[in-house]
Amino acid sequence: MAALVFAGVVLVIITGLAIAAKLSPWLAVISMLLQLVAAARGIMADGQELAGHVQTILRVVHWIIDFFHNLYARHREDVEMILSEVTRIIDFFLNLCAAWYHEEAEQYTLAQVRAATNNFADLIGQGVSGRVYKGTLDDGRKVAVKRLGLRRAEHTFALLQPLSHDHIARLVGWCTEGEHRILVYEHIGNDTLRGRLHNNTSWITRVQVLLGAARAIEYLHSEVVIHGNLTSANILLDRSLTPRVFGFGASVRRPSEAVGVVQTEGYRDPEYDRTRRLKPATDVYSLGVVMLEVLTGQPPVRANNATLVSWALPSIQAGKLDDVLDRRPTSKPTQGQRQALELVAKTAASCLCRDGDNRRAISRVVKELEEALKLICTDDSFGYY
Ligand SMILES: Nc1ncnc2c1ncn2[C@@H]1O[C@H](COP(=O)(O)OP(=O)(O)OP(=O)(O)O)[C@@H](O)[C@H]1O
Repeated sequence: MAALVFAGVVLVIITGLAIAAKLSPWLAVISMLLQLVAAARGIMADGQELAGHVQTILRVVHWIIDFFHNLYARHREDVEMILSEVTRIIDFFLNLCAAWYHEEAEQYTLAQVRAATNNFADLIGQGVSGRVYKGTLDDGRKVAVKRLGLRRAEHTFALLQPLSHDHIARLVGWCTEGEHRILVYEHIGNDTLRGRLHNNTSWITRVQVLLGAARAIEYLHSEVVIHGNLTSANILLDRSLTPRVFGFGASVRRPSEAVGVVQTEGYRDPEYDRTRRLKPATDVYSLGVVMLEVLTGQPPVRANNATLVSWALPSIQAGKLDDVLDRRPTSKPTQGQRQALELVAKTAASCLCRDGDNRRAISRVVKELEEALKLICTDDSFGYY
């Protein structure tokens, strides 16, 4: 009997050990899972705390973004003006530094120009008188390199070399080697006023650009130079939307003999068409057309081949600016904007007289545009849409 009980106990122990041995991996797995669940619960508890912090931070960020978004929406033109003034001041000092170190246009060798343009690899434009390539000089300055025919290069170089103005593309150098005649300009972004008018550029920026272009023309005239072919495509805009007039292929020193300049369609001065003599009033006429483009957002020649002048001027002269005004910048100009735009329209109309002698003097155009800009800037009831 005792032996039977002993055998039974041994059997139970052996079976128990066998079952334990069989179950032990599972027990290990179960215990590991329980540990994981416990750890996950711990992490979740910590996670909840973390999520709470993240939520608070996101709420604050959201509130800050909302605040600035509302501020920007309500004071869009103020903000744009401040940003543009800040970049203008920075650009002024950058230009000052550039002028300090590189006072005069430098002469480059063809090898230097090839190195700067990676052997004329990056074509950025094709003008009437030659191709324009993007490049980088040894000192890191970005440049626009224009290859010209012999006569054209020497004419443009002689004309531009002594000129220096904030609103005129700066000539930084030239290269004359063998048949090669190359002018090197500072590179000024890629946008022109014409390109910019395709979007809803604000009125303040539009008037600022007009004022810059008018000041450039006033400066050219004071240096006895007539641009001869001012268009919205010949006004480049830099990063801060500061305008720089370029495209001097048609320019002359006054008083000019009859010249064979072909003005761009839509900008053609009727008096020049008759006399073939460029005079300061020719640039004033072209500036008048640019003003109409800025006011209406329309190209100088419309789809039906009618010129912008023949389409917009009658409405402006009849006091119906609204009939032709560009609707994109704001759906309804505020009072200050309206006064400013009326003034720009009046100035444009007086630049577009058929008889050159009756056109506004460029100095008066500049004053009126300054007045228009002041009206927009001091308008405290900015309305944005
Ligand atoms: N300084 C510059 N910075 C950036 N891009 C420029 C610059 N100069 C010219 N470009 C680009 O090259 C294109 C052609 O310029 P270009 O000066 O040849 O024009 P254009 O009006 O035909 O001149 P021109 O009447 O002197 O022949 C421009 O539309 C512009 O895209």
